Amino acid sequence: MTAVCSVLRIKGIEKVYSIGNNKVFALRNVDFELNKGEIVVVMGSSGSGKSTLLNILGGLDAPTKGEIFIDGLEVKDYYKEPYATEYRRNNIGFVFQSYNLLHALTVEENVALPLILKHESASVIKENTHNMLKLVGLYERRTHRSIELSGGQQQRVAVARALVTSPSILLADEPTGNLDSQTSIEILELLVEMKQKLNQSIVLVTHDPKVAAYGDRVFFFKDGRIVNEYQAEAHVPNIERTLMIMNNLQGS
Ligand SMILES: Nc1ncnc2c1ncn2[C@@H]1O[C@H](COP(=O)(O)OP(=O)(O)OP(=O)(O)O)[C@@H](O)[C@H]1O
Repeated sequence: MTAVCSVLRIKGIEKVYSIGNNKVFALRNVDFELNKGEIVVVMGSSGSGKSTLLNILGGLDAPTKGEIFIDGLEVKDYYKEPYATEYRRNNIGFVFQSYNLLHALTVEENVALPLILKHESASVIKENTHNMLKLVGLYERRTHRSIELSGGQQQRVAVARALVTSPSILLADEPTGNLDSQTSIEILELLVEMKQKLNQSIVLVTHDPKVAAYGDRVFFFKDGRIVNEYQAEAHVPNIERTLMIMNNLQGS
């Protein structure tokens, strides 16, 4: 049996935005753990706190309260510069709905960028970039400009770029939001392949129950809190389960 190993643990995370005299509680006392080689899906209606959570995990925003542990060690002040850039470079890969590639660059240059920013040697940059491009099936297209690729191929490049530095955590914000259903399945299958081949830990935010079906665990947010969660079981169809919980939450 493989031991369950925690990559990320967050404890009592709170985020309050103050607008004049009003306070918006975007996250309230959120606790969860992400294990090595696990896909955790975060679901919830608009305004429930999903993006706030992802921004805090990614070091793009500061929590008002709470603790974050990466690989068992607390990261304090990780969201403040100069630590934030270091924290992101060493621990986090991002994939967004809109791919966010640099179209002036080739596929290979886009993927190599995080390694260049980490000042890796030319040989490490070339080897890691080529390995990732092979893994996502785009090695043959490496000299093309990213604009010449389809949406699904661009998202593959974005996944390769996010993982080329071997981050502890991949944060994916609606990664299939701009894709048709067949291409969405291909990207979700790619994420599962990265989980299996690289033992990659992934936090995936989505509105879509079909996407949530790819999670090992699914958390449901409402008004900044986790209000429901389940663990995937081979014999229970995730889509039906997710839809049932979503319907119950809408009624509550
Ligand atoms: N910069 C900000 N200033 C003030 N309030 C904010 C800010 N960012 C988010 N909020 C508020 O925090 C709450 C959670 O927002 P968040 O964007 O995390 O929700 P979400 O679940 O990601 O929504 P969506 O699915 O629409 O992206 C909302 O009430 C939102 O209005």
